[in-house]
Amino acid sequence: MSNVRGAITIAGTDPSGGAGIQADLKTFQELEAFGMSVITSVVAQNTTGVRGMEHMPLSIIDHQLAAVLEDMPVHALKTGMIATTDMMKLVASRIQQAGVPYVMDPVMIAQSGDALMDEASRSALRETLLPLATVVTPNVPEAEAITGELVETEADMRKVAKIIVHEFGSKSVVVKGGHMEGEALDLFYDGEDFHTLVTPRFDTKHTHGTGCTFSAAITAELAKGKSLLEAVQTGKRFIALAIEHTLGIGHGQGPTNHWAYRHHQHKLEEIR
Ligand SMILES: Nc1ncnc2c1ncn2[C@@H]1O[C@H](COP(=O)(O)OP(=O)(O)OP(=O)(O)O)[C@@H](O)[C@H]1O
Ligand SMILES: Cc1ncc(COP(=O)(O)O)c(N)n1
Repeated sequence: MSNVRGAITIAGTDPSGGAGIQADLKTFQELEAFGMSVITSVVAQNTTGVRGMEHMPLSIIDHQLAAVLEDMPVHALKTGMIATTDMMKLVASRIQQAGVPYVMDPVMIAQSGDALMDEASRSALRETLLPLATVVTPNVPEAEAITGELVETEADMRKVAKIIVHEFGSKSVVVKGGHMEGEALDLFYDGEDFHTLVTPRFDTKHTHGTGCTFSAAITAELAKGKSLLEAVQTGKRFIALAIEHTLGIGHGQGPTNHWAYRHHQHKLEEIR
């Protein structure tokens, strides 16, 4: 029996390599989970914004999912950009079939401001995929869109975390504070206890794909059998180092450095 641990990302693409499927596969590889992918939408984008997109037909999304699930060892999966309600329903039924830990990154809008999900599908996301999630990783605007609550303080983060778990049925949640002021503070809530994940805020505009990379790192760790808390802590370390050791490429908001964790793990004291 092989002891290879496999992870699937179900998401849209980023040909410039910083976000979406490409960021997820790089992250899986760095953390030594065997990476597999199901493409939901092809997005023509780079560090300056989105130029166009094509959603894949439902039939080919389903064929991709069936092909990997029937053949390959899958120990965890994640979703990123799932643009329409019909896609969400299809993906939800396959996730139920897979029966492995599921990390949901509720991607709605790219950092460039371009919409990656049609507006009508926001409530569908809450009803179809959210209740299946082992952990969901909203940023502040996404947490606001999911709950209808304003999020301005750490107390607000705690409030929406409780709503997301107890009212909408995700097993746990990380409310990401990347869009807030001060230290980069994320709040993990497992349905009973809160844990803060804190690093310094690095002064950089190169944060394209931070959410994708963070959730992919959590997925890889869950695929390897780590506990939820260990997985989110490693995810936070992975993304913090990837932001700190920026590559400085692209003409807009550049990608993070997916190999920084491999090179700089010894410098983790500042992460608590
Ligand atoms: N400047 C920064 N310095 C340190 N950590 C950061 C910074 N910006 C974001 N982070 C961290 O990166 C992770 C992703 O957070 P963020 O809130 O940016 O997600 P997101 O908005 O979904 O990402 P994306 O940019 O992909 O949309 C979180 O752990 C957050 O705290
Ligand atoms: C296919 C895809 N999925 C997710 C994001 C979000 O990443 P960001 O908000 O950093 O642009 C993206 N830009 N593209």
